Amino acid sequence: MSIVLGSNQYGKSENRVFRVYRDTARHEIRDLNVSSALRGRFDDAHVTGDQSAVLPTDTQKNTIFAFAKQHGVGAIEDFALALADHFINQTPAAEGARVEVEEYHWDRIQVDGTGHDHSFVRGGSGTRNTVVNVDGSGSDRRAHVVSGISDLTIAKTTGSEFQGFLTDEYTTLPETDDRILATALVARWRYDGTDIAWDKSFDDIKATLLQRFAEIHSHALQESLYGMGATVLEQHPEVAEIRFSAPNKHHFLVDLSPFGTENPGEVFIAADRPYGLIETTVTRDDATDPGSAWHAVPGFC
Ligand SMILES: O=c1[nH]c(=O)c2[nH]c(=O)[nH]c2[nH]1
Repeated sequence: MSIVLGSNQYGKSENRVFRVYRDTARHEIRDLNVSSALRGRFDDAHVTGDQSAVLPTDTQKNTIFAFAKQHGVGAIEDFALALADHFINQTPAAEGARVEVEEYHWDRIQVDGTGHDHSFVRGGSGTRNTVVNVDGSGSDRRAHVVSGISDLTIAKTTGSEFQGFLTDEYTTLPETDDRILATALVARWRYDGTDIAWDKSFDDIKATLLQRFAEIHSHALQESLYGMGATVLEQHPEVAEIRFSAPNKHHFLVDLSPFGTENPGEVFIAADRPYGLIETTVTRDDATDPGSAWHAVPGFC
């Protein structure tokens, strides 16, 4: 028997970068959570203890904060790609780099109907994110971008049914032609290429997901997700595939009959667990090879 080192990567996780643009009295802010990881020929760091090939995670952290000033923070995808390329170029042993960015959304505080110059309230629905994987450099460079949104909490109060399902001796669930459908959606989509108007693409895809969730008369969360994903792929040639992870946030009708009160679909108990977890991929039949695109993407390994 011999013991060998398996796959490994290392980096600095969850660097909380708060970038203020204060060129005028009307400040702008960007609030990010950035994680880096390098992979490659780092065997000695583990096996012999020789750290000469290792760019310390502390340096990775410093670089992330320095880039926020020196390069600025545009679309999170561009920020992540710049960091990944830098780490690979800086570290001869690195064969690949992964940079994940989450962006927290802030709105201006409204004062007398006007957005304040330098006061903000955390808001927005869902957290935008990206996971960039770059392999190699120069003419061998291959970059993969998976972007998405998490915690997009959505509900519809009708237009959802669940019936005709398989039954056995353990089945108790009644069939229903009218129920609440709710989820905290995680959607991640893989881009074909990197020459993309990231912000516009994100805004349009998010709008499409919400619109289709509302419009689709759902026979199951599975059908809603497939329909939402199919529309994204139809409308966005820059997207090769989209993956969903959707907890079915069950809302159970409360029995008010002991109190002599009818409850025709008006009062529900919003259960937090257990929950059905529906995970779905929608892809093109001619989609490009994903390469390392899904490497260490949370929830989608
Ligand atoms: O949309 C649903 N999909 C299921 O697979 C399922 N299973 C279940 O009990 N309720 C639901 N709802």
